Amino acid sequence: MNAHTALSVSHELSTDEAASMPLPTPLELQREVPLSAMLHERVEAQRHEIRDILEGRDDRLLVVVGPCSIHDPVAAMEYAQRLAKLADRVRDRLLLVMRVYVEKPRTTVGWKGLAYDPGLDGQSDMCRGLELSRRLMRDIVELGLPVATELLQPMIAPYLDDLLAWVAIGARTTESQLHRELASGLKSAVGFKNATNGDLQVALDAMQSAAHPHQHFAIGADGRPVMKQTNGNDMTHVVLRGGHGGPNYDADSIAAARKAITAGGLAVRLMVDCSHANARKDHRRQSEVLLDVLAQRETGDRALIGVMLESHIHEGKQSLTPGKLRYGVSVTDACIGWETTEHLLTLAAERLARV
Ligand SMILES: O=C[C@H](O)[C@H](O)COP(=O)(O)O
Ligand SMILES: C=C(OP(=O)(O)O)C(=O)O
Repeated sequence: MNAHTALSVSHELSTDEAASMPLPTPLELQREVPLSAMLHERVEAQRHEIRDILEGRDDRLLVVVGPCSIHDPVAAMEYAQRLAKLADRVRDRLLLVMRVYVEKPRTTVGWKGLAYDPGLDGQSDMCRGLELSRRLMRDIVELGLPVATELLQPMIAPYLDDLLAWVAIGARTTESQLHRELASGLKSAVGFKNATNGDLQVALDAMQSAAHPHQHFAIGADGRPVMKQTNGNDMTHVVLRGGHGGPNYDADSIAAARKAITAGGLAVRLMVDCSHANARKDHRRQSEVLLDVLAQRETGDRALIGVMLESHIHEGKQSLTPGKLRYGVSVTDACIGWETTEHLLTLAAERLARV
């Protein structure tokens, strides 16, 4: 891409500079991987659909589903093609949004995602990582699927945010002021996860903070640092992902969450992450969690606006051994496979059709 060319323009790195590499600006990347006016409108329409669910005008279940992380854009596109077909079949009862997670927060250290290290080899070709990430998201929007991602490094947001219909702020960053500022300037809905220790209050505080206008330090489209003025984002909600103390998707936990959210004067809208601590880190338990949430929805609980599933073409996970990677298998958290995903979402649509 141009930025690669720009990078390769002879640039005598001094010893001090040797540890850094210039990257394209957001505008340069957008020019390289443009979003047509038609696709821009499509993203707007996808955001509207999600808003309608959050605000109760649409009673479909929002389903954020897809791989834990993207490491192979080819497999991700195959997954997206399957998901797009399924989305059409279940569209009366479910709105499917694909997880296209190109950044991964790590408990300690580990591979940080496609945007950081697309070669999976520690070379950290971020220039290529950004391009692949944007291209993949654009291609998925072109297929007709809404795109969801976790925004982790605030600097990455302006490279991708025009493509996003839904954004997660993860369990490790919900308490961060930087991420709350970022969320307050996004046009997409934002789900704040409860903390890894299970604390829900940080997510409620995050919703309150993100609803406010902020002025914050940011990178402008042309790459210059800017003071960014945000409008505040009222399209936020909690994502219950369980914590160190155990799951938080059961009816008692949902009732406790509802009480806390109401006490905070916030709109009660809850998404349950069927994976992570809710599945006690066993991907096979995601079905159990989903079935429990469906049963709660069947009692008429409309505050449960959505679910999240970690799913890939093939079940499980694999270690990152270069040259030995199995196609369509997660390299981060274990995922359910495609057959299970299709079965669960078809079942969910059938059950919700009867509510
Ligand atoms: O969703 C993925 C992981 O749970 C999260 O990124 C932490 O991963 P780690 O504990 O393997 O570092
Ligand atoms: C990292 C993730 O989740 P959490 O922030 O809940 O750990 C994720 O959904 O990929």
